[in-house]
Amino acid sequence: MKIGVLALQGAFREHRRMLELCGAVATEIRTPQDLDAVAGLIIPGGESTTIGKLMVEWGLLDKIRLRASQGMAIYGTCAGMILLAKEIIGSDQPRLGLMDIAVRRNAFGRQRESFEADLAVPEFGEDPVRAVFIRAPYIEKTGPDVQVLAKVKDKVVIARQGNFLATAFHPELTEDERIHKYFINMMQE
Ligand SMILES: NC(=O)CC[C@H](N)C(=O)O
Repeated sequence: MKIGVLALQGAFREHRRMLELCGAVATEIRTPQDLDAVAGLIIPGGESTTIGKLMVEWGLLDKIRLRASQGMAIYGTCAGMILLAKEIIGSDQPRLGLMDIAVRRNAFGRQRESFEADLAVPEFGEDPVRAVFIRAPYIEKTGPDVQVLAKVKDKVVIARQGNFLATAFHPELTEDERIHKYFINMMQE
């Protein structure tokens, strides 16, 4: 199974490495045609405004929406979570608008407020998930079809809606493969 990593800006190399450690075939996505060969797509962390603008310029926004409507699974981390949201609080920046969530950017603070936390995520097993938050957003509102998988300080930081998965933090910056494996399993469901 081939999984794409959107490679316009941000931490896409780290996601490629994690997918390969999980035994998946990872490929960098830069054009709409690149999307034809993949069963899933990871949208990495970075700057959501930059990634969104490049997605529009490169014709990727509409193609990703089309492939999502055909069943392609998508996982967004941090900026990727922001781009998946229907609502980005206080912003009209470009987005995919595929998940019924309202996201607040930089909600936990700026770079100097970046932090790590051990999350209890029953979906991923007994051991806590070491979550790395960098200028992180959080999910302020979720629609009825959205499953909340974990919270930090009572704010939603992992959510799933059908084929879409979003985390406010960066598992690709740790050695913990569970979330990437969970995403790979989503494609096999
Ligand atoms: N680590 C990240 O992806 C940061 C996201 C960035 N603060 C944004 O709002 O787009």
